[in-house]
Amino acid sequence: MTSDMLSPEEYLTRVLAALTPLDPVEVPLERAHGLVLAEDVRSAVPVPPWTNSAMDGYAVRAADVAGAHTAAVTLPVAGDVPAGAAPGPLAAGTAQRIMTGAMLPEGADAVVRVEDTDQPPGAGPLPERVEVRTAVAPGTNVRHAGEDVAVGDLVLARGTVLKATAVSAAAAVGRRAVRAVPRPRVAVVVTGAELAGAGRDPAAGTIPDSNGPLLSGLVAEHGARLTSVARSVDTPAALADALRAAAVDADLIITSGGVSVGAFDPFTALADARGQVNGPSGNRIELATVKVAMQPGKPQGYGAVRTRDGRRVPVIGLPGNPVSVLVSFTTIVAPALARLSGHETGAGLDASGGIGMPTTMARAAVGWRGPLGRRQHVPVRFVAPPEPLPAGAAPEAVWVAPSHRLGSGSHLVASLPAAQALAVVEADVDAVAVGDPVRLLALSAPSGPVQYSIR
Ligand SMILES: Nc1nc2c(c(=O)[nH]1)N[C@H]1C(S)=C(S)[C@@H](COP(=O)(O)OP(=O)(O)OC[C@H]3O[C@@H](n4cnc5c(N)ncnc54)[C@H](O)[C@@H]3O)O[C@H]1N2
Ligand code: MOO
Repeated sequence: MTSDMLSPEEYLTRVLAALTPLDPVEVPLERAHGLVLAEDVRSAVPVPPWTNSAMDGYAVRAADVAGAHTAAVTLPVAGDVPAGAAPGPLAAGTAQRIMTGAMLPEGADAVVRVEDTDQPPGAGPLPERVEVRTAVAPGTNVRHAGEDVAVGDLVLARGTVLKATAVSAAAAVGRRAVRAVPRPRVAVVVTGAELAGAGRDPAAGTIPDSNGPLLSGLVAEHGARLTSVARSVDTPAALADALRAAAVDADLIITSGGVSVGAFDPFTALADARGQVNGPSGNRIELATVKVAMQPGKPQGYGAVRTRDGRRVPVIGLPGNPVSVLVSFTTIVAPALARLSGHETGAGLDASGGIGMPTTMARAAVGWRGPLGRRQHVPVRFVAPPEPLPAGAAPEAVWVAPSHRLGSGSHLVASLPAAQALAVVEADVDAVAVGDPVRLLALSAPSGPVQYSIR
């Protein structure tokens, strides 16, 4: 690795060092999905809260129907217990019709399924009597109060990611709200004098902005809240204005483009200007550019905007090439968002390329070349095993091939949707042969829809 390049881990460490998790807030359960819990949640109530029926049928005393294993036992039906009702006690020698989840009457200790009686299943008037055709042991089809969790039990530990199951558990134990780390607010600024709005007829020299939609969607797919998307032309003053505007309602700003060594690269120019493009006092912009030993994604930028109200809003500047954006987002921005969101991110900082993420191993179904000295991330798709199978390779392995014949070319935007993962090739490997193991990084999964307008 040449000395002027940072390893991806060194760069990520630098980016993460400037970030702290956002302050926890009280969040109603309706808005808590996906957040990281900032408190232990203990059960305020037993779950289930009261003993109830696991089946649609008849609540009985088991002793009253003990004879049913030889001959059917007929009991008078003294009442109906639909879900939501609080039943009266069950008199000895009687049954009450009961529905799944409804409260077991005091005195009852078992439920006979409707299928095990003479009554037809489904809707119908309350019968006067029921013929029980199967004996039941005490406790049959009964769910006891507190058998899931008891009052005071730890249900969710601080640091838990509030997936659907966790929010559901919080609701079940009596919570309306939880303390959680809020969703980071993210502003996107794309730079480039060549960028035009969407449409089929861009003027000569211009291209449709595809990083705006890419970054906006990735922000949503990583559980953050998109606050604005802005396009800036290639002057440091225009970028400075866009960054100041973006910082107003953001916890993180992500930019694309202008971080390299071109004559008109605004991020680089703003970094080099070192404060010479200060806005009104107290609104400083501090940026730096670095080279990172990865391909794509070598030129990178980072820094911060100081807002007038004294907040320090971090900036992560990605290179403009669209594949570089996807790779840099996956390996650098995703862990940054994870840190802001309160996820544990320390442990994932290894040399695998799986920065803060689980990785899986696959085998290369075709060979390709890598750039020696930079960790390569190749968009790949899952394919059938090659024929013939390379010696020693198990056919049940996961096999991948680059999703485009030009491999990790950083400009291959329109073929990116074919990628199902990123294959990681370490910096000291200059060629991947058929059958070689490669590490896979997962791409984010779709989440709720994202909508925005350009400002
Ligand atoms: N002399 C050198 N030139 C370059 C080097 C180098 O080391 N020396 N590095 C190359 C690498 S690697 C990359 S990556 C790019 C990164 O450059 P920038 O971050 O300054 O990006 P731009 O020049 O602004 O754009 C690069 C490319 O991406 C297209 N682009 C930019 N924004 C968008 C957008 N919003 N939507 C769609 N496409 C976008 C832009 O048109 C360019 O084609 O520098 C290399 N050069
Ligand atoms: O490193 Mo650049 O990101 O290849 O295109």
